Amino acid sequence: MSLWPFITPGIPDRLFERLPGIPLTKREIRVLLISALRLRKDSVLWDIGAGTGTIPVECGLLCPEGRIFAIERDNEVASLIRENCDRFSVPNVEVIEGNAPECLDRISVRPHRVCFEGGKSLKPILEAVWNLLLPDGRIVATAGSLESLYLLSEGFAQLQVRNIEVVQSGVNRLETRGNNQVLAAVDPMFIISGEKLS
Ligand SMILES: C[S@@+](CC[C@H](N)C(=O)[O-])C[C@H]1O[C@@H](n2cnc3c(N)ncnc32)[C@H](O)[C@@H]1O
Repeated sequence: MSLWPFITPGIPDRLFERLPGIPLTKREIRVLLISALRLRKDSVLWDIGAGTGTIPVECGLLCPEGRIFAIERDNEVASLIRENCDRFSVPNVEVIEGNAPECLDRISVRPHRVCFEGGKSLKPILEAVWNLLLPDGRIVATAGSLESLYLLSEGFAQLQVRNIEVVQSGVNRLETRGNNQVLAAVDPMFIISGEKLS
C-alpha cells in the first residue's frame, strides 16, 4: 500500500526523509499553500527552492496527469527530493538541479502554477517566473518575515498580479513537555497568491 493513499493533502512531516539543517514547509502551512495553488489534475507546477520536496510529493499525488518540476540548487538536497518521490511512489516529478532564475530556461514546459519561498533574491525569480507563467496561471509565495512579505507585495504590485490574497497562518500543535501537554506555535507564515489574467 502507498505511504499516503489518501486524496487529501497534509502528509505528516515525520513521514518525509530529512537532511539535517534542511527546512521543511510544515504540514499545516503546506495545506494552505496547496489550497492557494488551486491545482488541476493536469497542472504543470514549478516549485522553486523545493528543499525536502514536500510540495512536489503532495502536488505530484494530487495531479496524476500533471508534471511537477522541483527546482533546487543544492545537489545533496536535490537527491533528497528524488528519495522522497520514490518513498511516496510519485512518478511525475522532475528535479531540476540549478540556481533560479538562471536554470529556469532549462525547463521545456511553461508552468500553470508556480510556488516559491520569499527571500533576498526573490525579485529576479519573481520577474522571471511571471514572464513564463501561462495565462490564467497562479503564483503562490510564502514569507516568514515582514521584509519578505514587503518585497513580495511590492513585486506583485509592480507586475500587476491580479486577485492578490494574503493569508497569515496561526497554528499551534499539542506537544508533551515533561508531564504537561502544551500548545507549541508553528512559526507563522504569510502566504501571498495571485493570478495572471489572460
Ligand atoms: C525552505 S527550503 C524549502 C522547503 C520546502 N518547501 C520543503 O517543504 O521541503 C528552501 C530551499 O530552497 C533552495 N533555494 C534557495 N534559493 C534557491 C534558488 N535561487 N534556486 C534554487 N534553489 C534555491 C535551498 O537550497 C533550500 O533547499
